[in-house]
Amino acid sequence: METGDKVLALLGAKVLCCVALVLAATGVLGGFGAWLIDASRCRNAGWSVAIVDERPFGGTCALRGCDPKKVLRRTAEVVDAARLMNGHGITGPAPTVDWPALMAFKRSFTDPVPNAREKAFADKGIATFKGTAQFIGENTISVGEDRLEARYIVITSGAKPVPLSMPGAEHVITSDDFLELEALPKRVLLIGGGYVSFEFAHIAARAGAEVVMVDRGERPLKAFDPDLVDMLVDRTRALGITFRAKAEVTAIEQANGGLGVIARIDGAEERFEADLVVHGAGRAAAISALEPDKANVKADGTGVEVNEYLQSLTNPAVYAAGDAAATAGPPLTPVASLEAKAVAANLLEGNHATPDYTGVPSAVFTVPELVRVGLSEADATAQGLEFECKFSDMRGWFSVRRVGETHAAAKVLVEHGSGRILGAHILGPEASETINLFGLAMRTGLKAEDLKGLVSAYPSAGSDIGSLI
Ligand SMILES: Cc1cc2nc3c(=O)[nH]c(=O)nc-3n(C[C@H](O)[C@H](O)[C@H](O)COP(=O)(O)OP(=O)(O)OC[C@H]3O[C@@H](n4cnc5c(N)ncnc54)[C@H](O)[C@@H]3O)c2cc1C
Ligand SMILES: NC(=O)c1ccc[n+]([C@@H]2O[C@H](COP(=O)([O-])OP(=O)(O)OC[C@H]3O[C@@H](n4cnc5c(N)ncnc54)[C@H](O)[C@@H]3O)[C@@H](O)[C@H]2O)c1
Repeated sequence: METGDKVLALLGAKVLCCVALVLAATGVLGGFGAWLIDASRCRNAGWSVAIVDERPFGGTCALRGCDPKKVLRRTAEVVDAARLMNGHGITGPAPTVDWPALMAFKRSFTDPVPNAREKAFADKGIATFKGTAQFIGENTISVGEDRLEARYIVITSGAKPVPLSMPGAEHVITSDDFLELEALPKRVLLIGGGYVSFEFAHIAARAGAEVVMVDRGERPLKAFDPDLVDMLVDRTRALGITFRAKAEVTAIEQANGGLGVIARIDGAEERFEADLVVHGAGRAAAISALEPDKANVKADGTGVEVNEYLQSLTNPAVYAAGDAAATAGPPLTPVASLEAKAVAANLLEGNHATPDYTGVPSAVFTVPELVRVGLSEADATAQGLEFECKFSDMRGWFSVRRVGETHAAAKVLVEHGSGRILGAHILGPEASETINLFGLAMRTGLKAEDLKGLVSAYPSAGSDIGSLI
């Protein structure tokens, strides 16, 4: 690590017109992520660029989120597929999950990432700093002994689990810890009924754990279609998972070599026994460690307050993207990527680019998958739009029955008159692939009749699309 003085001299010597200092690496899109697009575009334009991260380079998605999670989920798919096909051509002992071997497989994806990212930065001439970044002025940050000054500072510091305040919260492990477990305990309780809890519950149950989910909301997965969520909850319960709604965890205590979890449900206290309690109760922007006040950057748990160009409202030298930016885009990898591209364009060419969130899909990687793109029925109604919502019970459809899936349905919203696709919602096998086509249609302005005319390989998930509209 270079000393502060050396670094300043180094950056100063290289500056051609301006310096972009990118705080923290976002890890997105399978190895060539937003951080790299963002930083590389500036670097290619002759700017001096530095990247700071307090954890190994790679970001949440590649190291502690999307990718390792989906590696683990593969076992759930295989176990589930064998169960669903039992009696339909599959016999013999059901496959079981070898958790340590699965973890080793997972590490074969995650372990190489930090070095590969560092090499990619070095190859581009981007300086890297390892440590916690803190603002010490409007254009200056410190990283340990180093002081970095820049014309622009881009905050892409992501999100972290919201702090839990109930007594015994110190016994709760995070999603990061879950994805590093060397052994899966017998009894797992997940706090929350969001993406993390549903995905981990589906993995843990197929790996043989007794799973309990406790969510304080009226219904879980609030961003998703309520009818399809109900079906997913039904399917989740059919796996043997206990799901409790309107249930708030109030205390966790050590008991009998395990953990006792106390929850308030319908005004009464209920107690669950678990070996492991996992945080799935939401994430908030990772901002406070940056000490944004010292740079006059207004920010809170939703992220840095930015204008449409993703520039801080209070410090024009600062931009933000991804989970750390308070934008209309949800905290998802494709959104981080879209926003980082807009920031790079604005730094290089002046403020003009705004992220277009149209048609950004989102998937809950349970088995089966729950997905959405565009407006919900409730949103479309609230906006006063006139539309048809076509509901399809897909349980008897070839693509669903072929794999033995018991729960599958879809809703597609099409505007009257214009034929514009307003939204699509699917529960079922390969739904995360099908939804991408709806997203593409929405982004490119294809109408319902265009999608209906899609000529797709048959039989495939895509060949269902014409019947969904
Ligand atoms: C378990 C899990 C599964 C997920 N699965 C999916 C999925 O399937 N699909 C999807 O679209 N999204 C998923 N997400 C969300 C997705 O990972 C995030 O939206 C995405 O990674 C955000 O990218 P980012 O660049 O904004 O931040 P991050 O990728 O979180 O990167 C932020 C980086 O900043 C660093 N940092 C923070 N503060 C500082 C500081 N002060 N100094 C130095 N460094 C700092 C952190 O160490 C981190 O490396 C998942 C998230 C989790 C937790
Ligand atoms: N597949 C994906 O794209 C994916 C996967 C994982 C995470 N993510 C991202 O990470 C973010 C965080 O995910 P998450 O699942 O942690 O949060 P979430 O916001 O999706 O869900 C949190 C849930 O926890 C409940 N809750 C909060 N406090 C509680 C308490 N004390 N007791 C009981 N329930 C409580 C809330 O009611 C809510 O339903 C998501 O918003 C998403 O953007 C995405």
